[in-house]
Amino acid sequence: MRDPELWDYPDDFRPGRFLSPEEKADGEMNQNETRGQNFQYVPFGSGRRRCPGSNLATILLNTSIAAMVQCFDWKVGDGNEGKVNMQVGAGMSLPMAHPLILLPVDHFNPFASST
Ligand code: HEM
Repeated sequence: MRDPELWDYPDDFRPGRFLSPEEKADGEMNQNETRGQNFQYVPFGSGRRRCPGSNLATILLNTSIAAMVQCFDWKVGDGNEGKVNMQVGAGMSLPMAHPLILLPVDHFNPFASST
């Protein structure tokens, strides 16, 4: 996943790398291509058994994350000392070595703690 041969700036958090579905000008496949033509990134599989819910999933993910960001502030839970530890654990799916615990704080609750 973080192979510098396959990814530009592999260790940087650059969500913008997934924005454009266009092919790059030099003909290289864009890293956002999810139809299984780009073997460095196949989140929905490929071919006949490819995930039939990929379009729905993409729409739902955007909407869900937008709602979570719009409606809540997020506090990093106890045990993480207020910081997100991005250390990667063992396994193929890049699990977090220290599971992230987030506590939602409702923007609209006048009684919610502001700390
Ligand atoms: C972020 C969300 C999702 C991810 C990452 C994901 C990923 C995958 C992957 C990797 C496969 C296996 C593809 C293969 O074998 O080549 C798969 C299969 C499948 N997915 Fe998804 N999926 C997601 C959401 C959904 C949703 C929302 C639905 C339905 C509403 C769905 C329905 C299915 C079905 C029915 C299969 C089996 C297809 C088959 O075996 O022919 N998935 N998905």
